[in-house]
Parts: sequence; structure tokens; C-alpha cells
Amino acid sequence: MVQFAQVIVDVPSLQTNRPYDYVIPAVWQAQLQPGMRVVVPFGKGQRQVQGFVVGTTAAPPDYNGELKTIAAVLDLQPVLNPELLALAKWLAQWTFAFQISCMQTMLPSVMKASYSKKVRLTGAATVATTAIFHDQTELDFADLAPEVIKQLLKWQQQHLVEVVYEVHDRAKVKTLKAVQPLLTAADYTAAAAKVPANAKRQHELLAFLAAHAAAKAPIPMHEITATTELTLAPVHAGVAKGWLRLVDLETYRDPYAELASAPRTQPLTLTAEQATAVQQITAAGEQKRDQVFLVEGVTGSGKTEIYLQAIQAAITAGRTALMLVPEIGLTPQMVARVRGRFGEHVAVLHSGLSTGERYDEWRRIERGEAQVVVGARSAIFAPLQHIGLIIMDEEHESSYKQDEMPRYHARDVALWRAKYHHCPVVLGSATPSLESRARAQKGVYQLIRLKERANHQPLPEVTVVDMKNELKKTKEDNFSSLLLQELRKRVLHQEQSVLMLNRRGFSSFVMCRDCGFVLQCPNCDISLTLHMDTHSMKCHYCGHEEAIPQVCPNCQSRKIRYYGTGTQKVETELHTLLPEARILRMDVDTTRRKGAHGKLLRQFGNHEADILLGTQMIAKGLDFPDVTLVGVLNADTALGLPDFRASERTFQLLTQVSGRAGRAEKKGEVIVQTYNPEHYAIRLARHHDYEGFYKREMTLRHQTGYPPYYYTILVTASHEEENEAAKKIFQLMTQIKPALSKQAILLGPTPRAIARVNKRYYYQMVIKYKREPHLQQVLTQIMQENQARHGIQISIDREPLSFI
Ligand SMILES: Nc1ncnc2c1ncn2[C@@H]1O[C@H](COP(=O)(O)OP(=O)(O)OP(=O)(O)O)[C@@H](O)[C@H]1O
Ligand SMILES: [Zn+2]
Ligand SMILES: [Zn+2]
Repeated sequence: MVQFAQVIVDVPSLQTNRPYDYVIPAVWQAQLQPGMRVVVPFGKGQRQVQGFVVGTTAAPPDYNGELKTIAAVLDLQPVLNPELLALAKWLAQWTFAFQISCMQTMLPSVMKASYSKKVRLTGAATVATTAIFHDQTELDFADLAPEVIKQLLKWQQQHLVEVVYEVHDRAKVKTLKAVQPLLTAADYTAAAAKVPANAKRQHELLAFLAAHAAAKAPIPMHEITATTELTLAPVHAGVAKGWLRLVDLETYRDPYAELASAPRTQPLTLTAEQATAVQQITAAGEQKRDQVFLVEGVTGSGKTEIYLQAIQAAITAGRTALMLVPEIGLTPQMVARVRGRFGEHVAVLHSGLSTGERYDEWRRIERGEAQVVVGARSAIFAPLQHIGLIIMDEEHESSYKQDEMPRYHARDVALWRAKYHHCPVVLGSATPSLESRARAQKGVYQLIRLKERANHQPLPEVTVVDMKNELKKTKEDNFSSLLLQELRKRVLHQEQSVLMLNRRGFSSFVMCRDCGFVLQCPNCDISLTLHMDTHSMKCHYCGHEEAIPQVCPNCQSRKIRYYGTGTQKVETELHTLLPEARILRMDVDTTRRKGAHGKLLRQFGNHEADILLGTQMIAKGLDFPDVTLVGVLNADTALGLPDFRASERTFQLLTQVSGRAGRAEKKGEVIVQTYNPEHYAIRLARHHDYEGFYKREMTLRHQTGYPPYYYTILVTASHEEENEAAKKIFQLMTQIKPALSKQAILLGPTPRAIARVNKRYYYQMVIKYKREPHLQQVLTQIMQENQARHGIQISIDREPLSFI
């Protein structure tokens, strides 16, 4: 009989990665399993804290003190399976995080908070169940007595009951108004005879009702307004006359639900390059090899079709598939493609879902009802079993790295899970990260190159416009004459254009033209950004918001204006320069509302606009056949940043956005405006020369000693007092230095580029190394010792995406 449990506790002040031993109460001894959550007393005050059971034993633990007893069990079945428990343990070590943070990251947020839990009958009531449930179908978990739990546990194993979370996001349950016909078609025709001939709307309503009476189902109002001239007013009149009733229809929480019922698509006949790729991937799957493939395919080479057919092979073999897409790549277009092929077998996970929606999807996966999971970063923790394939689309994307604890990269987790499941991993990109490409060079990954577009058309021609010359010619600093001329041509020929304003390292700020004063955030070392939609100044780091100043706070001058170019400003300008063009703007402001992103794309796809103007979010994944022109307004704003990845990011962005043009029959063209036409990132992007860029950039990284030639770890200390943060980082340096070999390089300590954020000062140092056997241990120790002591916060970031 197991009597003891090992529990990872959630104690923020004393974070620890080792489990503590507890006695299991008698009722639970037969049922408590690793992966269930419990409440246990902990520490001096015997405070009640949550924890995860990670092991159970029959033998008493080797501990001399008095063992405490588990106070309550929170689950009837494990919420983390053995794989995820093992993964959490590894992830904590790998990312210098706490196991408890890793475990919590894996679960939908509804399971972390204090949502109420219910035990629900899944089948018909029996005499036995009625004794406990009486006439109800569910019981509140919190009210259950121990004897009852014992019985419920048995039923749970027989699948007679289940535990569900009650999500109180009722407000998010969408309802829509619908019309419920109340009479028969004959009645409506009879009623129409009594309505005066000039009451046109009433006749129209009656005719509509007569036509839909037979179906008996309520008809959503939006369908009525879309297909007839009717509005809500005649409908209300109809209610008064007893012809119909207005009802609220609850729409299902799945935002992509409509896509599930979309017509299924058939596999395309593969091009030779695609066929070889699919063949290699499925062969590895059949042989249960955890091989990693890097699919380096030019934009439009049909990588998605490769993914879909490889997924199909995994499903046919009775296994499941996990497909990661970057958050902004998770467009309705992409979801539609996967749902179009696999229908309701697909679960979709991303940050746009409400708490309830996420939980719904998670449960479908956990119960094995979905064989394919598509999602952004955290979907890599989806509780899928029997994984046969893991795909990471746009593997170079920075959104795959989480920038808070646990600071994991989804790629590392993907490789771990692939080892566990003995399945292949596919990393896909037109512009792979240097790290992955270098690994393919060494043969660690298998390189698959697709050099041709699926349509066998050449890649779009790219023209680079030097804006330095342009500025001399005209006063225009956003639109070159060539770009304007080409845009005009497209409008005339009813073709479409995509215009990108690169916002990275660039923002609109307010500056006084008399004294040069720039409005700063009071909490952070950074200027505030102007937001025209809310008419306010906002800090992008801490969220501070204030009114737009009318006079300069420094010299009282009225000449305080905003600088920089925002998408709104460009849109206004474009309206003046090209009044005939219909423009859709896509940026954080126009896509904040749920579903807005998809709606804009749908409108563009329906030719409701000639130009799609947006930020980086339009660079990826879009596949519109009539886009023949792509314009990049400012290619180089990111090049000036003190970031060793600046060139790589610029090259990737230009290549990706160029790839939006000419994806079907019509030829594509790209115009890139820049002040640095000679820069190699721009020159090579112009020729779609990824391999050339890779070689050039690798040489540079080699000379300067950056990844992938070195591994890097960023250590940061922060405190509200600047000297405390500085003192700490120097102390950490003296602790780390003796553990390092001569080959390791320490950069810093220095204040971080933005030294103060949210009223805290940040100091950092970077460790560059190739092989350091003692580093893991010293950093783990630092992490354990220094948590939340004296207001100091320490973070350790393995392979940070940038040092700024
Ligand atoms: N074998 C094929 N036969 C015909 N059309 C294809 C084939 N494979 C892909 N396509 C079409 O080619 C277009 C580009 O494919 P897809 O979007 O998968 O490219 P991609 O490699 O993912 O590009 P990007 O990196 O730009 O996102 C799509 O419209 C797709 O339907
Ligand atoms: Zn001033
Ligand atoms: Zn701030």
C-alpha cells in the first residue's frame, strides 16, 4: 500500500526544485497518483499551499522529522501525465526555472486559478449514484466528504463520473439574435393577404417567414439582413403581431468552429521536391526515428502541403501530430488549411482564446478526441499521446521563445518530446535561424531544400530604392515615386498590393521642437509612444498611460509635435497621394478586437481593398493569389539597433514579406525602400539569397564570437535601488567566474540597454562559452539561493534572443 507522496510545492519565497515528503490520508492511498494536485501544510506557520504529486512510495522516506499529511486532493485523475512530469523536471533544469513554474505553464490557466470544480455524472443515473447525487447531475467538488470521494474515485475509473471546471466567463459566451418563426407557411400567406399592399417591409418579412417556416429552426438576424432588405424594426413589428419570436442563440466558443464544417480539401499532387520531402519525413516516422528535418524552402514552395501530407501519414499510422505556428502566423488562413484537411480532428490553441475556450480545447486533446493540434508556443505542452510528428513552421520566429520564467524555446521542448515519442521533428522556414542552419550543416539535422515555388514561377523581382536620393528629389519621405507609380498601376489593373511599415526599433514619440524635450515614462527609461486611437501616450514596457501634452512640460512651448511614422499617418498620406485606392490597415490598433484580424484578411481576400497596409504582422503566411506588388516602406529601421541579430532579422523580414507577391499565376514584384541599399542583408534579400546570407553572417558571427559559434547565457539582477542591482550583479560575477574555464568570455556587467523598467533597475552580464562543465551547477545554485531575497530578482536566460 502506498502511504507516502513526494510533492513539489508552490512556495514563492522559498523556491525549490526538490519534492517534499507527505503522508497520504487513508481514503486516498489506493488512488493518489503522480500528476494530481494536492494542498499540503508547509513551513513554520503550516500554511496551506498547492503542490503537484510527483511520486508515491510504500516505504517511508528517509526523513527524521515528523511527516505532515496531505490536507486535500484537488484532482480525481492526474492533470499531468508521466511524460509531462518528466518534461517539467528536465525543463526546470534546462531553463534555470522552478519545477512548479514549468508545471503550471503546461496547464490551461483555468486550472491554476480558484475556479470551482464539479463532479458530473456522465451516464444515466442508477440507484447507487442517486444515493449520492440525489436528483442532481453534478456536485461541487469542494463539498465532498472523504467517504463520498472514495466511491466517486471508483466510478471515475469506470467512467461513470468526470471532473470538470466551471469557467465563469459567461460574458464571453457569445449570443446572437435570431428569428424564430411561430406559424406555418400557409398562416403567413393568409396573414399577408390582410396586410395593406403599401406595407412593403411587412410583406417582405411575411414572405421570408413563409419560406423558412418549414425548417422550424431560428434564423440568425445577420443572415436575414445580409440576404434581404429587412432590418430589426419590421422584425420587432412582427413580434408584436405574434408572427415570430426573437431568441438569443448561443454560439459555440470555438472561434474557428465555422472552419470545421468547411468543405474538406484533398491532398494536392506533390511537386518532385515536395514528394522527396514527404517521403523522407514519413520514412523516419515509420521507423520511429527521432530525426530532425530542416525544411529550407523558398516562400511559396508549398511547405504547408508537405506538413499536411506528413501529418496524414502519422494519423494513418495511428499516431497524432503537433504543429506549431508563430502567434502572428496563426492566421485564420492557416487554421482553415489544417481544418480543411482534417476537420474536427484538429484542436487549435492560441492566446486569442478565452480561458474557457482554451480549456475546452485542452480537454479534447487530453481525452484523445483530437489527433492534430495546431497552436502557438505553449501548445508544445499539449497533452497529446502517441505523437508521431512535430512540426514547427517558421522555426526562426522569435515568438517561440518565452521571455518570462520558464524562459524556454519551443524548439528545445519539441526535440525533447520527439525523443520521448521516437518521432521526427520538422523545422520549416524560408529563412531558417542561423542556429538551425548550422546544425544542418554539421549533419545534426537533416537538411531538405526546396528551391522552387510550387507554381514553378520565379520568385518576385525586388527593386531597391535608395531613399537618400529620393529625399533630394521630392519632399516625400514615405513614398518613392517608383512605389507610388507601381501602386497606382495595381489599382488600375485591379490587382492587389501589400505595404509593410517596419516598426521594429521604431516608434512615434513626442518631441519639443524648441528644447528637444521628449516625453518619458516615469517608471522606465524609455520614451512614451503616441497612440492616436486612444489619444494618449503609452509606455510599451509597463503600460503607463497619460494624456498627449499640449505644451512642452519643460519649456512651455506649444511646438511640441510627434515624430516618427505610424501606420495611421501613412494611411492618411496614402489617401491624399492615391485617393482612388481602397486601403485596409492592419496593426495592433486595428486587430485588438477578437476576430478583427481574420475579418481584415477576409475583406482583403474578397477584394474589398486594393492595398493591405500593415506592420510586421502582414509579413508572414499570407497567401493571396492577386497580390502582385509588395512594398516595404522602411527596410532598415532595425539595422541600427545594437543587437547582434539585427541583420538576420532584417533579412528574414524582407524575404518573408517579399514572398507574399506572385504566389499564383500572376507575376510578383517587390519594392524595398531603404537608406542603406548597400547593406548585405538588403542586398542578399534582394536576390532571395538565403544561402549567401547564411555564409556571410556566419563569417561575421565567427569573427565576433556570437551564436551559433558560442552558446550564451544572460544573467540579470534587478532591484528598485540602482546600487543594489549593481552590487548584486558584481557579486554574481565573482561567484560565476571561478567556475569558468579560460575559454569562456564574460561580457559586462553593464546596465541593461533600457536600464530601468517598471521602477526597477536592471544590470546584466552575458556568458559566452563552448563547453563549461561547471556552469550549470553554479547557475542552478545561484537561482536557488537568490530568489526574492531583499527585493532582488535574478533571472537566468539560456540563449537569449538579444542582449538588449
Ligand atoms: N503540389 C502543389 N500543387 C499545386 N499547388 C500547390 C502545391 N503545393 C502548394 N501549392 C500552393 O502553392 C501556394 C504556396 O504554398 P504554401 O503557402 O504552402 O507555401 P510556403 O512554402 O508555406 O510559403 P511561405 O514560406 O511563403 O509561407 C499555396 O497557394 C498552395 O496551395
Ligand atoms: Zn520644450
Ligand atoms: Zn513604463
